[in-house]
Amino acid sequence: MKKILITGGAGFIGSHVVRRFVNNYPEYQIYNLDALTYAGNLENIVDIESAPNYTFVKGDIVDAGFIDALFTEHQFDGVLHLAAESHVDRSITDPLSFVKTNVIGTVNLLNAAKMIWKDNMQGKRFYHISTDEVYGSLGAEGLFTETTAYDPNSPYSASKASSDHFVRAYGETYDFPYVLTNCSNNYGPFHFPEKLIPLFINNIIQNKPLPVYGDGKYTRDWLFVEDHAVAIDLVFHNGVNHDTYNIGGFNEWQNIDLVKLLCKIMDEKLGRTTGTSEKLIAYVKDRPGHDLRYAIDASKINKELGWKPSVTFEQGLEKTVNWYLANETWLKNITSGEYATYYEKQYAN
Ligand SMILES: Cc1cn([C@H]2C[C@H](O)[C@@H](COP(=O)(O)OP(=O)(O)O[C@H]3O[C@H](CO)[C@@H](O)[C@H](O)[C@H]3O)O2)c(=O)[nH]c1=O
Repeated sequence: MKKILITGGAGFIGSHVVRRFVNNYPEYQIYNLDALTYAGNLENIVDIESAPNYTFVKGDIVDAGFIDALFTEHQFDGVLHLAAESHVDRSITDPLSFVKTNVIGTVNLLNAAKMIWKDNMQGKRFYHISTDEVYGSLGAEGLFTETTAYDPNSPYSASKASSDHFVRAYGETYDFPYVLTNCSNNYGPFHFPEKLIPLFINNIIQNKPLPVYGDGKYTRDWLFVEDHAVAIDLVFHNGVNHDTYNIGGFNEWQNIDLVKLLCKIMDEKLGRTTGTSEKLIAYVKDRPGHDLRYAIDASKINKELGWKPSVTFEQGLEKTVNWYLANETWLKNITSGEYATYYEKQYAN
């Protein structure tokens, strides 16, 4: 039996990956390590919590002693590393926590894996799940490829770029077995309602303003989270050692167009007159250092591993909106306490 550690498995993307691995690979023993910070939520994986091949471990990747002991005890064969501070706006107000979790946390995991694998790296794999934001910002033309130079602009993307560099450096220096992926914007069920799509769904339900940063003409490439989980599964099992793959939806949207589409869908779902939700749009102060456009060339993973998105944006948004409307308790639980305070402060001006 293979022992696999998944970090950040109570978070958004992590929960979809944990579910997929627990359900599809009964022969693996899956350990989900999560610190349960504000964005980690065991409700996200309640459906698999009693599976015989699943164990939850609460702990922080920043604590090197704890991580070393965990690896020594369980002798993991593979690691899928998704634990991260992920919200760009938070990184602007608190960069250090991003350095701690994303950089130091990643190095702690690399060291622990290197320690237990040093005598035999055969069949071992460390998979770092990263972001397209490491490449910086595109103009109106062009796509990020695996050879695009890193040019991060936010404290968040700088921390992810740094962790990517550490993973590659361990590959070069210690012949450490790794794969790496850089993915575009995900959306779908269990997405924490601080990110654009779930925040706006929540605000529309509650008739609250929809804060569009700047002129709303920023562009993102959106991918349904379950398609990302399929890609992660493929790369973990079939990706080439020491290689990088870009993952994206070939699905670019300017924020304002996406927001208007979401408003239309929500009006229909909530039985409101067309145009009701759009009235909630409020143009607000721009995000400092806001990257204009991200767009991914995902042709390498398509050619080499046969992956492409299976869910269209229309289907994915429909599924997402339906999920949030059917899970209002989840939404209420998560939007109380610390989260509410953060947003009151954020939009106070
Ligand atoms: C939260 C929020 C966002 N925005 C804008 C900023 C961006 O142009 C776009 C999407 O914002 P966010 O949902 O925060 O996502 P973004 O900054 O693109 O980053 C996401 O996508 C990245 C991948 O590209 C991930 O690595 C990040 O972890 C993830 O947070 O919408 C608004 O206009 N208003 C908002 O209230």
